[in-house]
Amino acid sequence: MRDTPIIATTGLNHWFGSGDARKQALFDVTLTLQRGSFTVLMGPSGSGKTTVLTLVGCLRAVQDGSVLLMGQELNGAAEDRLIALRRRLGFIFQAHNLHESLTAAQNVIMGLQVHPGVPETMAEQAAIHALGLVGLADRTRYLPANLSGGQKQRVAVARALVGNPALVLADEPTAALDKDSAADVVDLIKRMGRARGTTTLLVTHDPRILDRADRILTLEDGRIVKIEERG
Ligand SMILES: Nc1ncnc2c1ncn2[C@@H]1O[C@H](COP(=O)(O)OP(=O)(O)OP(=O)(O)O)[C@@H](O)[C@H]1O
Repeated sequence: MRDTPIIATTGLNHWFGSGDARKQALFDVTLTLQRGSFTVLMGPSGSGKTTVLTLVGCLRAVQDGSVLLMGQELNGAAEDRLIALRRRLGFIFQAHNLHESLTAAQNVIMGLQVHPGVPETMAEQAAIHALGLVGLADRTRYLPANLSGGQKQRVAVARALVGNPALVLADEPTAALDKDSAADVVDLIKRMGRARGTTTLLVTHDPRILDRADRILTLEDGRIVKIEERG
């Protein structure tokens, strides 16, 4: 079980639309992600990156082919199984999606809401701890409006990691950041992944991130055209 890949897709195809507008977005995507790895998924706009991420993240139903997430088949899986699996994932999106009326700590606590029954004081302690790990120990009571773009994205990283996910799925997490903040956020995701044994799959156009990847997968027109191993 230990060596079971976190993700293994085989012959994954996906279509959007219906009738004349039906269009194939993914063609025979086969990929494997080992535990603890940091993989970057790149490719031109419209090549299918977000579609792959949402399929393996149980955010979209698998239509054709196989997706094994932590050894469990997503194709045809019942909604309750998908919900249980989604609880073991952490998501980081381009727009940080923080609640503007909640403090940094309260936003991070939202990341624990998928784990019902965590006592309030424990949730608060976990959130403060996670904010400390992302270098925001002194900002726990700040509202997002009073944080910089990089700090907000760090809060989003803390929120994604607070529940100790097995897999972090990140979609363009640095798109809105300047060069230094982007490098900080990626190093942070990578470092925290290493410390916790988390697997990361990160979608990006950002060439600055590539030298930090263990592996780079390139998608073009819905097909994987290149797999580069690094390090
Ligand atoms: N909800 C949808 N309805 C119809 N077509 C869609 C939908 N989502 C994506 N597509 C199409 O599927 C293809 C892949 O889109 P996807 O968003 O996965 O690409 P991407 O590589 O993530 O692009 P970007 O880098 O611009 O975010 C594109 O042709 C897109 O137009």
